[in-house]
This record gives sequence, structure tokens and C-alpha cells, in this order.
Amino acid sequence: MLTLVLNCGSSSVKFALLDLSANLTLLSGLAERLGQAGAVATVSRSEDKRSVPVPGGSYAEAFEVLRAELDALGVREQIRAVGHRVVHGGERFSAPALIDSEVMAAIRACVPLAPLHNPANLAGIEAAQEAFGGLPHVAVFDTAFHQTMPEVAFRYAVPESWYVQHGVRRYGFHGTSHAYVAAEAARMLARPLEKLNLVTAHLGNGCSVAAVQGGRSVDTSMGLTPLEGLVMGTRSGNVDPGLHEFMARQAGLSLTQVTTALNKESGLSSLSGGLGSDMRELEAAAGRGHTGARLAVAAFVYRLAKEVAGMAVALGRVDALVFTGGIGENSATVRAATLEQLGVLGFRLDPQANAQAVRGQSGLISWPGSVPALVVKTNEELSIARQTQQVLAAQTGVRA
Ligand SMILES: Nc1ncnc2c1ncn2[C@@H]1O[C@H](COP(=O)(O)OP(=O)(O)O)[C@@H](O)[C@H]1O
Ligand SMILES: CC(=O)OP(=O)(O)O
Ligand SMILES: [Mg+2]
Repeated sequence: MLTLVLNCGSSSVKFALLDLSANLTLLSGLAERLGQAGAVATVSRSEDKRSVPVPGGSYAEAFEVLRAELDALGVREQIRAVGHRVVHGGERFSAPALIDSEVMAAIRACVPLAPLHNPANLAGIEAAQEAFGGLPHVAVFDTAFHQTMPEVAFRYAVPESWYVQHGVRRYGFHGTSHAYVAAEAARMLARPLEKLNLVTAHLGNGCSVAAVQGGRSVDTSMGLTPLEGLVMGTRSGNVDPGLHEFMARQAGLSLTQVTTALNKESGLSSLSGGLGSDMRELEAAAGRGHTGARLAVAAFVYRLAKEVAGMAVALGRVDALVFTGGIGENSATVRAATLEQLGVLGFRLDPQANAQAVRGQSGLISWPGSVPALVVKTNEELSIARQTQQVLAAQTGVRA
């Protein structure tokens, strides 16, 4: 009995096929450059990785390719459910949901809150329902985990009607990853999650930190949209709320142009002087003395350390800091520099352990006796598959 997991972005689809009972990922991959010329799917099966063109480049055509792969493996008939990553579920969803027309309408109602993410998620679900008809589809929301935040953390100090009528509040994202790595960290520390105060740092292309108390999110750095908070690959994170009008007046930019620049032309990419958003390349360039790359990495670390310190206020006491995501799992440099700046909270690095925790290797990287810091490899697909199965079990009593 298998679960297919889909993460449909604006120009890509990430997919994974999991066998939860055997704890196996049978197939995973990414179809990218969708909607452009040269769309291609990369399909990985244990050690084997190949590229398959996606002629036409639509979601439907990407799912054709995926279906052919599943048929070639002889596993399509064993798929019992499809789990979808949905970025914004607003205040409506604090748990995953079996997708029906009413849930689709609720996801559509959240489009204004996540105009870059939710339309792609919706289009992906519709195409997947066509391609994998007859199966139950489940939506797993990035925002759901953070619905436990208290009002002091989620309310902005803006006119009340903005919240009441338009839903202007902090929602938070990457919840699936924060929840997963918090539970994994508790396991690695051999302590009950219910008793732990954790700060989790998800550092991928999008970056956020969360304060997790007893397994529940009590604060996080992203807000109304995934633009708030940390410096990210191409996103600015926090800026002065007066910036939009200032740039409109100074440079004649429209609101949309400013927002697009903050989402796509900012972050590591702009601070490095246009060198790009890939932390690997920036670290290499910084090592060669590139001034922009040095600034980008330093600002990334400084803002990260500041947000982690802020989460200590939300928690009252920090039992451990968890690094995850492509940067958190692989960049010994970012982790070392961040912990150095967090000495004020009692963190102290074990340089040898830190150097070893790369390429998806989980483990402790802090000096014995200091506040624990860990690297935990995230697995959003596994978590989505598990939640999909839980929804089905609750609905039908049948395990997928
Ligand atoms: N060995 C590495 N050293 C430093 N950064 C790395 C390394 N490997 C991957 N990264 C960084 O991880 C980021 C991508 O993270 P990932 O979690 O894969 O992204 P996404 O949010 O798209 O899932 C990129 O900035 C990439 O440079
Ligand atoms: C919500 C969000 O920021 O997602 P990603 O990191 O996948 O861009
Ligand atoms: Mg990721």
C-alpha cells in the first residue's frame, strides 16, 4: 500500500512515492521548468537518477511522465492515496484535510494570502485528480502547525478591521518541517517532546525559525506571507513597512513591482552583488575573498541569530536548537557562525562534530555540557505521507 506525495510549485513539481509500512521511499524526483521550454523531470530510484523530458511542460504532462514511471515500476495499482503540500490554509486549517469541493474552495479563498504559492497548489491538485482519478487526495498545510501560536505572537499591531475582515495576521510556514524535526530532535535527545522547548531553523531556499514548546508552535519568523523574517535565497525577509511607498515615490515602481523585487531579486542574491542565491557558491566565493558573498553570508547569519534569540523570549528557556533544510543540514560554516553569535544563550560549538554533520548526516554539534544544538535531516514528504494516512484512517478506518 503506497502513498504518493506531491509538492506543486509555480514552475516545478516535487514528487515522492512512499511505502510507510516498510519505511521506504520507492521513487522521488522533481519536474522543473514547467511552463517554459525544456521542461524536464529528474527521477531518482535508490542509486539510479535519470532525466526525462516533459514535452509541453504542463502539470498534466508532468503527471503523464510520472504515471509512465509508476507503470514501469509496476506500482501504480498499489497507490492508495495522494498527499499534497498546500502552502496556505489560513485560519481554517489546523490539521490536514481530505480534499473535496468545499476544501478546494477554502484553499482558493486563501489565494490572496499566498498569491505565489496557492494557485500553483490548486492547479497541481486539479491535474493530479485527473491523472490519479479515483484515489483520495489529502491537503497538508504549511500553516497548520503554527495555528497554536498565541494571539500576542500572531497579531500585528494594525487596524483591527484588517484582521477581522481580511485575515491580516501572522500565519507562519514550513510547519510540516518544523513539526517533523522537533519530534526527531526529541528522539535524538532521548527526551519527551512534551517537555522540550526547542528552536527549529528551517534553512532552505525559503527560511524560517520556530519556537516549539511541548511539540506545539508558539512563534515563528514568517508571517502573513512567506516573505517575513529571515534573509532567504532571493527573498528580503523583514524590511521597513514604509519601503513600498518610498520606492514607489523614488523610482516610480508599482506595488507589484516592489513585492516582486522583495520576493525574487533580494536576499542572498542581492546582498552578494548578484552572485546568486546558492549558499554553496556564496561560501566558496566568500572563501576567495569576494566582498559581496562575505556580506551576504554574514547578514544571513546575523539575522538568523537575532531571530533565534527572539524565539528564546517566546520559550522562556531553550533546551536545544535544531538546524535543518539544505543550508541547515549542509553548511558547517553557517552553523558555526550562528552558534558563535548565540554564545549569549549558552551555545558552544563542537567544531569536529559540526564538520562531520554534512550531506544529510544528523547529529549533535554542540560541546558537551553546553546547550544542545543539532542537525536534523528534514523529511517533509514522509511527514505528508504519514498525515495523509492518518486522515484516511480517521475517515474510513482503513490504513493507506
Ligand atoms: N553543501 C552545502 N553547503 C552549503 N549550502 C548548501 C549545501 N547543499 C545545499 N545547500 C543550500 O541549500 C539551499 C537549498 O535548500 P533546500 O532545502 O534544498 O531548498 P528548498 O527550500 O527548495 O527545498 C541552497 O541555498 C543550497 O545552496
Ligand atoms: C512557504 C515557503 O517559503 O516555502 P519554500 O521554502 O518551499 O519556498
Ligand atoms: Mg526543501
